[in-house]
Amino acid sequence: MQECDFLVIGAGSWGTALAILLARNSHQVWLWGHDAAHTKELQQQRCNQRYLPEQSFPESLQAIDDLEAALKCAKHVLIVVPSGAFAEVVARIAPQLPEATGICWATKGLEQRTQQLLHQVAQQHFGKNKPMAVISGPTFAGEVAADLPTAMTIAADQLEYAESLAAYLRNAHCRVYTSTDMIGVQLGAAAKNVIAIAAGIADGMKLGANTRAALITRGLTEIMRLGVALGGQRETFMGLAGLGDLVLTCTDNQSRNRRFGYALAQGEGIQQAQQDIAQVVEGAHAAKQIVTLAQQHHIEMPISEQVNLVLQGQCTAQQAVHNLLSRDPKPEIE
Ligand SMILES: NC(=O)C1=CN([C@@H]2O[C@H](COP(=O)(O)OP(=O)(O)OC[C@H]3O[C@@H](n4cnc5c(N)ncnc54)[C@H](OP(=O)(O)O)[C@@H]3O)[C@@H](O)[C@H]2O)C=CC1
Ligand SMILES: O=C(CO)COP(=O)(O)O
Repeated sequence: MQECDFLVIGAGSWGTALAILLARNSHQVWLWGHDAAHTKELQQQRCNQRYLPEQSFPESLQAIDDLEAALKCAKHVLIVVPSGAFAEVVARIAPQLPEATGICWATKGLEQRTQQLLHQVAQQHFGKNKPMAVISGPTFAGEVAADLPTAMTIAADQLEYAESLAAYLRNAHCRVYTSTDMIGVQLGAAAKNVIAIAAGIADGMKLGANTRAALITRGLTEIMRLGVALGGQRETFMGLAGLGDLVLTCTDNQSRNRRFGYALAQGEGIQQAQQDIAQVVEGAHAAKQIVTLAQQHHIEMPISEQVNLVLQGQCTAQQAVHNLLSRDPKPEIE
């Protein structure tokens, strides 16, 4: 196998879009998916019919099925699987990953059993000295793959590593910022999915534009409260990986989380709504984890708490709205 710049693990919509972006930037890219039959199809059709049917693969993008061989010759590994599969993927690749290979991910979520941020999961396997980074921001896969103007953030403990990855992704359509706030960037990404479900529910109930704006603004406040308590920087939550992604997913129906909330408000059951969307809905898992984290840190997150109660079947959407509106009055800024 020849050396390649990136091995992308996860052949869903976002993994495929990032692989296409990197390959269009003339980098050598391998895309691996866990379903061997699907991977074969990708290579034969030179397109991901299941998740991103409109974009064909550039020549320098190859779908491959031999993960172990690919790990030995990739400069960077980019993980883009749902958060529920992240720990399993990291555990699988860690023993085989050469010392010099960098690792990054674009997964948005928390480790499902422990509520850890994903860099904590990665550090358990790779130690603290390995270069690691996370890609986030307001980035619908379809728009990135269509070369529509997009801005994103790459965060790494070592700014030089974030910079080196940003240079691979940047092009005339894609502006990439860097950050050293891995905690803030990851927490913002996981928590905004829960607020997007709330916005979807509110819009499904036809509660109006004022409600949506209130949910976004107060949602940001509670995300910030938890994020700062965990060690994130306040400014990060006002940036692309915070407010940017929150606004995107709360206001546009490309968001699976928003559509999921909308479907619940229309009376669909949780399982049916997930089945209809047929892609990962990260907020459906993150709600419980975020609320658990908030409780551990004694942080109030009223919107996320109500979303979690609705998802646990412990209250209806109507009761959740009532619960939020009947909270004790308080100053806006504490
Ligand atoms: N789509 C987007 O616009 C964006 C998504 N993200 C984030 O990226 C992550 C991936 O999302 P996305 O690509 O959209 O999801 P999709 O639902 O489009 O695809 C998920 C992919 O992951 C695969 N998968 C599931 N389990 C495993 C596993 N154990 N090992 C390897 N692959 C697995 C699925 O395979 P199969 O088809 O066989 O089930 C599928 O190919 C999520 O955390 C999401 O929040 C971030 C920014 C933008
Ligand atoms: O994170 C995303 C865009 O930045 C995608 O959001 P959804 O998972 O809600 O579709």
